[in-house]
Parts: sequence; C-alpha cells; structure tokens
Amino acid sequence: MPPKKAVVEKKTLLGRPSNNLRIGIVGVPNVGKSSFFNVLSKTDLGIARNFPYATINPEEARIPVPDTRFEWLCDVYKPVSRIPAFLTCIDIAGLTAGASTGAGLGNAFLSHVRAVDGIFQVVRAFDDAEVIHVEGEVNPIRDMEIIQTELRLKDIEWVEKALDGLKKSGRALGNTSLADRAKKEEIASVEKVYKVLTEENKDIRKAEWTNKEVDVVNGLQLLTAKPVTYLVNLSEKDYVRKKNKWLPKIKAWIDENNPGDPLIPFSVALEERLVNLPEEEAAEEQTKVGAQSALPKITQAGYSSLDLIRYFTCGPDEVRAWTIRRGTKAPQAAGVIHTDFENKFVCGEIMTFDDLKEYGSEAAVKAAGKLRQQGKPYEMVDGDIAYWKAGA
Ligand SMILES: Nc1ncnc2c1ncn2[C@@H]1O[C@H](COP(=O)(O)OP(=O)(O)OP(=O)(O)O)[C@@H](O)[C@H]1O
Ligand SMILES: [Mg+2]
Repeated sequence: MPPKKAVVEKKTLLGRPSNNLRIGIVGVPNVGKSSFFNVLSKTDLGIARNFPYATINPEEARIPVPDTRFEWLCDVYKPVSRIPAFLTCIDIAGLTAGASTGAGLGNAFLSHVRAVDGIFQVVRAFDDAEVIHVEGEVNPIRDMEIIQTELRLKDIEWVEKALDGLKKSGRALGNTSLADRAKKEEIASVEKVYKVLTEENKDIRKAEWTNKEVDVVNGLQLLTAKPVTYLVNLSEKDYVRKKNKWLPKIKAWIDENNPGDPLIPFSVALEERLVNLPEEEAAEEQTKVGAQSALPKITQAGYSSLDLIRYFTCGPDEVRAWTIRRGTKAPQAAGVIHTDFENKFVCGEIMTFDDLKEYGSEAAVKAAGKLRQQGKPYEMVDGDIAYWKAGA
C-alpha cells in the first residue's frame, strides 16, 4: 500500500479577508510620519510640521505599487489606459506613552490604528537639535518600547472585556450541545490570547494559532495582530553611508521582540529632496549621492506584509492590476472587478506572466497549450493574467 499522504491543512490568514486592505503610519510624535506620507503619496495631504501632534485626523492616499511585470505588460499591449496595483496608506497621529489610558491623543489615535490592517512604524534615528523629540533625546529603542507597550495594553484591556462577557454568558454551558462546546472552545482561545499578551509578553502576530483560533483572533480585531514593517528614519548622510549607531540596536531589538518583522532604513530628508526633482534629475541625483530612494521597496514591503498579491487583465484598452489577498479563489478574484463576474462565474482563461514573457504573445501561449481554463476551485497565483467568462 502506498504511504498515506499527509493532509496539510490550509492556514487561515490573520486579519480581514478583504481585498481592500489599508496600512497605517504609526510612531511617537514628530518622527517624520506625515513627511514620509507626503513623499510616498507625492501629495501634501499630510500635515508635516516641526511640533508634536501636528497630525490629528487621519489622511488617506493610494500609492502605486512598483512592478516591472506591469511595466512590461504595458510595453507589450500599449493600452489606452494603464492602472497599476495600489497600496492604501493612512497618516495617523503620533502616539505617546500613556495613550492606552487616554494621554496625548489617546483613544482616538488607537481607534485609527484599529481601523487599519497593517502598520508602517516610523522610528526616528536622525539627530537634529531643531526637531523636537517629545521624550527629550533621540532613542529609537525606547520609542519602539512605548509603541509596543501601548498597543499591548490596549489589547489586554480589550481582551479582558471580551473574556468577561464570554464568561458571564458561559456559566450555564453544558458539554453536550454543539453550540455549547463551540462557545467553550471560543473561551479557551480568548484565554490563550490573554496569556500570550500577559504571560508570554508577545505580540499576537508572533504566537502560533490554529485555524479555529485565527477565526477567534480575527474577531477580536487586535492591534498587535497587525503586521508591522519598521521604517528607520535616518539623516541623509547616514542613509547614504548605510551607517547609524542605532541601526544594529534596532535590529537586535526586533530580533528579540518581534523576530521576522521587516526593517527598512530610509531618509525622509533625502526622499523630500528627490520628490521635488523632475524624474531624470532625481535619477541623476541618486547616482550622484550613491544611494537609491527606499520608497519602492517600502511600498512593496507594505503590500506583501498584508498578504496582497495581484493579477492582471490585459488588452488594447487597458492593462490593469487587481489586488487580491493570497489564497483568493478565481470567482472572488473576478468579483473584485464586478460582483456579476463572481455571481455568474463560469470560468477564467488564465496564463502566467512568465509564460507570456517566454512565448512573447497570447497566441503563442495558447498554441503551446499554456492558456488554461480554470474553474471555481482555482486559487489565484501572483502575476496571473486572466480573462473571466461569466454567464448571462
Ligand atoms: N530624516 C530627517 N531629517 C531631518 N528632519 C526630519 C527628518 N524626517 C523628518 N524630519 C522633520 O521632522 C519634523 C516632524 O515631521 P512630521 O510632521 O512629518 O512628523 P510626524 O511624525 O508626522 O509628527 P506628528 O506626530 O506631530 O504628526 C518636520 O520638521 C520634518 O521636516
Ligand atoms: Mg504627522
């Protein structure tokens, strides 16, 4: 008898299942969040000023995600309209020590963090006596600890409330009915969440969860469950020479506290200079200083941290990238374009980007038998090129 194949359970993802996910810029006050938001979005929507709490209300912008595949497709199809993938990014107010109990902009701030799906955490490592630091001197480790503590405290408070409610309604639970057993399991999962935060001192995203537990965790909408990308804001000089006394310490702190979270150094000062130059001059300037803008890397990292992938639709009218979450099936992916495509889904004709690049044209891909009809169970792969067929 052949050996039994191990059944690998598909992991449920932490976070909302939506394809319309948003990333928020978080950090202590006056560290360059709004200035970063402005260079990233090429707007002046963010209120960037040299004083703490300059930002109060969140601002939102859609940032095109750089993608050489998309560029290549546009070169091939020469479409009238080109629409790349976007990452929605939100500029949020600064967070102070004590925010979880209402200090600074306190709870309003935390509700803005709750509303986003992922976090760009801006960490200040530039020295500039002119730029006020709310805590006195520059110390990114202390700042990262402040943010972590505040988010965790808020989660703990939130979970305590949930647990209280569950336990009250759980007193009369028996062992026989399915509903009762499910409720008991839910209570056990919330208790585990509480333990991770209070005893293991871990952020929720750093613990191991079963699929059932992920459902419960997602229902709680916890702040420390959101993926974090650490962005270290350096002076232009330090960014160019890739050296700053805090960088190794920040790396060590992340390795110890939140292993695996990405760390990207950048410089708001350099990015601001580049964004104000015409494209060609900006390219020359990057060669001259010997460093590249970090913005494309940051945008892509944020997009990936949310488990987002994209597929393309291509034709002479339009080449367009459509953002979906990893694990999305064909009908739901088609539904991003129009709900009818999902409701009346028949199939998708799908080729991979790599095949199109290799064979050079759709006709050649088809002739090679690489244009495939995919039905409802098909799980989309990053870079797929799709034509949807829907019924009447
Ligand atoms: N790398 C850098 N070097 C020097 N100055 C910088 C750098 N990054 C940002 N700044 C300056 O820091 C000040 C604060 O910037 P900004 O308003 O963007 O901070 P913020 O984090 O959004 O603050 P708030 O929490 O008050 O909203 C601005 O004067 C900005 O020019
Ligand atoms: Mg701001």
